[in-house]
Amino acid sequence: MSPRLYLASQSPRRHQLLEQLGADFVVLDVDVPEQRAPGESPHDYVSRVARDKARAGLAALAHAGDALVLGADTEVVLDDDEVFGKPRDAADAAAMLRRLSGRTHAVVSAVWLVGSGGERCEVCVSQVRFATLDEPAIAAYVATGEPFGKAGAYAIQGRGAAMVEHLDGSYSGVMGLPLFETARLLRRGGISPAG
Ligand SMILES: Cc1cn([C@H]2C[C@H](O)[C@@H](COP(=O)(O)OP(=O)(O)OP(=O)(O)O)O2)c(=O)[nH]c1=O
Repeated sequence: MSPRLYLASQSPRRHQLLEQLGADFVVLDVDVPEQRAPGESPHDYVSRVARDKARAGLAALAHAGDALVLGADTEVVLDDDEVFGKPRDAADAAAMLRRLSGRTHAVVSAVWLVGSGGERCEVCVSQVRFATLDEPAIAAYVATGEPFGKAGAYAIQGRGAAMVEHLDGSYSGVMGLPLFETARLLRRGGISPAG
């Protein structure tokens, strides 16, 4: 029998993406601070936060047994070092979109699978080229409300798709849960999501 699978995430996108793999899972509510430490690389930061979400989920289980917990984190990275998380407000969202306009940025998504028997991780990096956006376009997009709760203030799966000129990498990774890498993690953890 497969181990029980939990997803430590409140992101509706992550729930939907994990369902797409055909996995049976239970959602756990965790609250992990997302703050980059001084000198921490974007890659290490994203990976650490994803790991802490998964570990917090495992710690929240009364009887972990052979349970496995998935945790994920996604951030937008510009010029290798500037990290854009979820915007604080409309002005912050507009400022992020202005910076992304006409340029290529990276979207880094990390996934951890943790259990009492061990921990595994995958990190997926995608390159996204944005169209040039003028102020009315930025204001109109922010007014849709879509940027809120999304790293980098856009959603590739929503109206934000109109701003994405080119994607080199993983569509599901940009959306928050890289499915190829997640499926590989689950298989290695003894879970066959596709049945
Ligand atoms: C770039 C991009 C991000 N996102 C989302 C995915 C993530 O939900 C969010 C990044 O924030 P995260 O901190 O990775 O995740 P979260 O706070 O939404 O959920 P949880 O910590 O409970 O798992 O941005 C999109 O939905 N579409 C996109 O195109």
